[in-house]
Amino acid sequence: MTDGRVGPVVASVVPRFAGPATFARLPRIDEVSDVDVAVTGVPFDGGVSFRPGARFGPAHVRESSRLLRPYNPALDVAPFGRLQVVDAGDIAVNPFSIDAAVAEVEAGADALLERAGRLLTLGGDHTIALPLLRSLARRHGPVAVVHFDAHLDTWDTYFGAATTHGTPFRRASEEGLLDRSGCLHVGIRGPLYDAADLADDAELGFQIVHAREMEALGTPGVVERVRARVQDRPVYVSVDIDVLDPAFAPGTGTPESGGLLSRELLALLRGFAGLNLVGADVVEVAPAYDHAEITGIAAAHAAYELLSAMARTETP
Ligand SMILES: N=C(N)NCCCC(=O)O
Ligand SMILES: [Zn+2]
Ligand SMILES: [Zn+2]
Repeated sequence: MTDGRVGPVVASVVPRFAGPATFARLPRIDEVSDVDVAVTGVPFDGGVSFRPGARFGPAHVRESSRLLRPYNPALDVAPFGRLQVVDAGDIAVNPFSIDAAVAEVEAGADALLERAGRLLTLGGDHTIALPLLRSLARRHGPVAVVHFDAHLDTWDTYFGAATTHGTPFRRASEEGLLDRSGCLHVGIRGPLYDAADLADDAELGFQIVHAREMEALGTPGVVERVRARVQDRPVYVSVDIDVLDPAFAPGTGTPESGGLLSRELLALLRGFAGLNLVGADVVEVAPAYDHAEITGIAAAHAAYELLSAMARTETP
């Protein structure tokens, strides 16, 4: 307990490897009355274009989060002491219908936002960002999206399907869910279908920090680019774990060589403290391709830094 908040199970009393794996061993939503941030899972991978398996992502990230500790020295913040963070379990969605699943995610997010100020969602494939943005935009109006990914995810259709993990941000932009003057991608790399992909993407409201720019800009330079772009807009941060190099995140469905180090991703997320963070996700963890929880641990730490940035409201 810190200021009446219920924190994680104390690791010196109950060993980390014992008991159920809620995210960071936090309490379940039904165990507390006031909730600041709900961590929820969406075990859905019906929108993938290549390797399946992200439906098992939420359970894997929770299992990989057992070793997280309550104090974050890099931001000088104890996120679970400043905010009541809970594990809200999974939003159960239809595995046979993308449209039904997307509607269920939106309704599930709406229901959780009745109780929690903010959601941090564990995916699931990237399709789920669309219904999450629908739910958020209803509350906040169009949001600035900071999108970490190897991929643009602003493509139009796959096999005639408009709602897939390669298309959520095109749909969101078309629907007016995004503030087109405040969005950007970080970590983009790899071959595209056509040069026009980039022109379309810019038209939809995105600037790009390419993976190949990381070294020259450095993490402080990228944080500066992001902060200058989003300013004081409501910000949604979407982390596709394939933004990391496959060396740091092998367990994902569409891996691309030449990605970010986990150290870079965590530093960037920390740099968002003080922004108006209204929600976030960590998606595309596919445990069947993971080894030794490498990807799960990276995703758990990304989620922890996002929660820390939400908790530390002052600019670092
Ligand atoms: N959102 C992720 N992870 N991948 C999108 C890849 C789309 C494609 O197959 O071209
Ligand atoms: Zn993606
Ligand atoms: Zn991706």
